[in-house]
Amino acid sequence: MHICLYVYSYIQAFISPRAVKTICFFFPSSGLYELLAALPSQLHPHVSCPEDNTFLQDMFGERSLHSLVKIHERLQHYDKSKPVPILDSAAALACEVSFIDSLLSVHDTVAQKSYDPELPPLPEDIDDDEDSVKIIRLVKNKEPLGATIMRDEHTGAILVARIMRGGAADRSGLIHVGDELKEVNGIPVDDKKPEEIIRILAQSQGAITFKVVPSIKEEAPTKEPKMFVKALFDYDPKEDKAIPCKEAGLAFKKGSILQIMSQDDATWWQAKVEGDANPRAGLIPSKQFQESHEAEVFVTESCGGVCQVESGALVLVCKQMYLSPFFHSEPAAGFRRSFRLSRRDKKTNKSMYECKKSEIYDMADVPTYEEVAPYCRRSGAKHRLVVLVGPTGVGLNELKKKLLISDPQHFSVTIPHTTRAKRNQETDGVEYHFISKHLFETDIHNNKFIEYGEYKGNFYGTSLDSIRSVLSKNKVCLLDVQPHTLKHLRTSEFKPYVVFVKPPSVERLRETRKSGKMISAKDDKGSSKPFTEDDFQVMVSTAETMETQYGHLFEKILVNDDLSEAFAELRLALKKVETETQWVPVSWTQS
Ligand SMILES: Nc1ncnc2c1ncn2[C@@H]1O[C@H](COP(=O)(O)OP(=O)(O)OP(=O)(O)O)[C@@H](O)[C@H]1O
Repeated sequence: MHICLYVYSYIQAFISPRAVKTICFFFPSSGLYELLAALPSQLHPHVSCPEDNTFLQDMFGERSLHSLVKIHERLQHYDKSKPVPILDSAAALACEVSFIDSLLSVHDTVAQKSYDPELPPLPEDIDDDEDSVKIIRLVKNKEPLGATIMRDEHTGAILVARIMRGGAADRSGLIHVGDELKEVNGIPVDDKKPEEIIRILAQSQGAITFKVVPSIKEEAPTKEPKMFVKALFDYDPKEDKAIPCKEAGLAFKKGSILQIMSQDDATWWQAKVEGDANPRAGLIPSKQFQESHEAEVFVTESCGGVCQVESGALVLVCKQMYLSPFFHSEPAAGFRRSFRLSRRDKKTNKSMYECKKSEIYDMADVPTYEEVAPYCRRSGAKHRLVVLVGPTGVGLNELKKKLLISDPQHFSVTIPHTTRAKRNQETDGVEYHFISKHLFETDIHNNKFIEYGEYKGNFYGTSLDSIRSVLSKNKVCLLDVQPHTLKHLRTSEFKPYVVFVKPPSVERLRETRKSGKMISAKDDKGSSKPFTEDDFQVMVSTAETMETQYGHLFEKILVNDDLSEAFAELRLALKKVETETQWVPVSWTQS
């Protein structure tokens, strides 16, 4: 600005006040340059010396002068508008911007290049054979190194066995699988057990120096795999005797979404829990390993034969066989329009997918991992089928009823088929689809029913088409089935959202079900009777068995303690299913 004012006075000294006014007047216009260029010729008659003339020519033609005039004009403009300061205590801002201090100190550190670790001098006693030795120095913080070591059975060397994806060692890019560890902080490790080496590492503070002989085989840089799986079992590495390194294990719960980071090892995958900020992967059993492990457990358990008697029926409690003691069949009663195959009398109940009692362990059924992908229903697309499962009397019907009443335009149930005669007050296609026994049997043969049963010589069943019919009306179809039917409903077409309705404790059942009634299976008219202590016990133990057996298929577990709270929770969950993204089997998203 000083320069600007200085030059401006210089101009003023040379030209008349009128000419200055003219300059200022023309200043904003685009003809400024022309005007300045024309000035020397206008001044010519008043200038006698030719050097002065040349000087003026040069000066007025100078572009920087034009810019300076422009700056002056702007300054004058602000002078006229009398700017007021925004605040009169700007110094106070200094405390708010104290981070600038830190920023500047980081700047200085970078400028002075003082961030490089100080490496120790290379050992002088390295012999020629050891020319491939690598000295690595890592600064230890709270984060684990993310590498495992093992002793080579043949050579006895201590080798880096595994590098956990995203961990400190992986990010450093300095340590690789197969590298032979020679020293840690100057201590030779050849004669040490892996556990002793881990102890040395644990006790070290600050920087740790490793002397390694790099593996000959360089690992090809692998891209981060983008496979996500849903865990179908609980896993705690601390409880796992098979895991090669418990500390490197990743604990997870049934239903957790895991990102698989590496499948390089066929037995131990590396994974992290989806959304976890920690970049380091942990070890989890591979699908194949978990399946074979579970098969072994089955052999052991089935030999052990854990048996218990429940409600007069023999239940073999093990993961592979579920002899449901609660099959029963009854006609739809009261409010029920959806045919509910009940679970008390195993004589009559059938389903096209009913488990054969002789059916033992089916490998494909071992719940390990299921590949999943995010899914969000597009507006206008069919709704996901909402399936409720739970022990008899837990309140499935009550919850369905509440949903239907809350929004009859939005929620609906299937209309069952029956071979029994239509009663006077009934309308075909409203309470039931009334069909002949012959037609019913043909439909059974053609797998048209997801579940069916026979009661007092009449068939009752829920057809797949009755589900389709509700969904095609763009309504949410509410269905309750026996849990073993679930796996057959789990298709891309239905994309079922499975809610397990669970009873609260027996104490809470006693308190909350005082006026509740069980539908009697023995009574032809489906009459109801108050709950007994036995009903509560059976309800709770059945729920436990169901959860153990089918828990991996449940997307939501809803405890039906207080009815209105359970209903509100269900309503909210169903709202989210319609509007938010969920993880579903990957095959459901690839149509
Ligand atoms: N949270 C609750 N608090 C109190 N009573 C409840 C609750 N949930 C359900 N009930 C009552 O329990 C009884 C059984 O409920 P519901 O008929 O809905 O069970 P369900 O699961 O459909 O059983 P079923 O398989 O035998 O038909 C009903 O009288 C119902 O009103």
